[in-house]
Amino acid sequence: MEIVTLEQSYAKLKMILDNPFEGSMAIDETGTVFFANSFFLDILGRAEQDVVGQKIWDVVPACRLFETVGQGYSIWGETLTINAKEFLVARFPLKKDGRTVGAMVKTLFPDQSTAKEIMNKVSRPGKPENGTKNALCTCRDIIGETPPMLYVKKLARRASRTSSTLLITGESGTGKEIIAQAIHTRSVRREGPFISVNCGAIPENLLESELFGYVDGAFTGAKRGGKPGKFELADGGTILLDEIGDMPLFMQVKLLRVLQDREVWRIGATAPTKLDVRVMASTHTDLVQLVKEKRFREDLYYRLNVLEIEMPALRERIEDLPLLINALIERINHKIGADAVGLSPESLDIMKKYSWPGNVRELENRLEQAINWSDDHIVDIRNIPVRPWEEEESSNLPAHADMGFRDCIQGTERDLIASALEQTKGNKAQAARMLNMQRSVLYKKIGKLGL
Ligand SMILES: Nc1ncnc2c1ncn2[C@@H]1O[C@H](COP(=O)(O)OP(=O)(O)OP(=O)(O)O)[C@@H](O)[C@H]1O
Repeated sequence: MEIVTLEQSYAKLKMILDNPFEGSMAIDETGTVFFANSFFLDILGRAEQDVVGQKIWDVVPACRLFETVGQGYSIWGETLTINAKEFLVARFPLKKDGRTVGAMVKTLFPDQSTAKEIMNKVSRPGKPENGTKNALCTCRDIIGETPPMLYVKKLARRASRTSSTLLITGESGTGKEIIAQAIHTRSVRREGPFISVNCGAIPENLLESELFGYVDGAFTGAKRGGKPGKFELADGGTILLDEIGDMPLFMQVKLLRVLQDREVWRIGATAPTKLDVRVMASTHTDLVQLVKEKRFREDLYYRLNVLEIEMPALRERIEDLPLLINALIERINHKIGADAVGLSPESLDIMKKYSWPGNVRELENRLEQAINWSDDHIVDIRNIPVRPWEEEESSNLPAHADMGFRDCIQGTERDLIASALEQTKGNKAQAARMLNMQRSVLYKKIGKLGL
């Protein structure tokens, strides 16, 4: 075995402490500096013999290191200014046999710009460099073990093996976006970007430039040098066109062309840009109905619907509720710093009977409210101020309790027809189509029910 002398060990230690990337300085219990490395000596512009042996308040008046000797605990992230240079530092006690015998100050970053850069990265965990929003969901984040969800997961695994265009349908809040992310992160495109665009949220006049971008000088107010659209940003990855049913007809034609030719034309461009993008689209509206109403192009519908995944509503997989609740409580605890551990049995009973029109998103919101309103670690959903299940229960009651069979049927008919008329703004032809009923029958029923 090689024998290491005391001098050799000292030389190695000095090499580590004297590195040019971090400053360190130590004092004894009287405040006398007994060590200052070359980083600090350089910043101070003084020689070692002018610093070591001096009192810390004489060497660096701004440094509160002597306080640490008295306090006996560490302070992290304090700013220390030496010769007009700012550093983020930590100061901590040096202990021997449990007694504070000195203190040490260390820089945490070589300079403030490195500090800012690193802190930015830390405060945006998971934000990839390629412009996507957040850490993307994987299949493990999709909670559900009931047959409808197992089927969805099976389809998702299949869809991740190809780059075919995919249409994801389902009510709002059923997880259309997260399934799209999970398919992307499982596919060969996982290293590429995942760009999600809410087609319903972008004003019509901006949609084209948002999706396809523009060239320099394309229109007044255009950014110098032009701007790439979302399709270009998704090159090599996946684009999700959310709320595709809200896309105006003039854009549907342009989108169809992109899907056929696999290239985009920036506004004002004289040549197209070739792209390698997987297109996914999602919608909570019935596209077949929109096609019938000529509000959605049939050819585009078929282009998008190469593969289709239909997300089940929460009420169709209510047995997943306990699993979802546990996972969501954990997620919410993490998000808001709570420590809820479970749900009261009465809450679960109530939640199983409710229809969850807003699906998992609504479940997540109601749970977060309940966690905020509960004094206990066991969450009680009855604590929240607005309880939609109570309204639902009372509106269900008369139909079953007080009415006869015929009245009950008539009541349901009246509700359905009134709702169709409301949705179509009184257009009876459209309402009849929506109800899948002959127009003449609808007219008779409207008269009979006095609507
Ligand atoms: N199966 C699931 N497991 C875990 N979380 C889920 C599941 N489904 C949905 N969520 C959560 O519910 C919320 C809504 O999901 P998402 O945005 O994917 O729904 P969506 O169907 O795209 O809704 P919208 O149509 O309104 O855009 C998200 O916070 C998501 O994480």
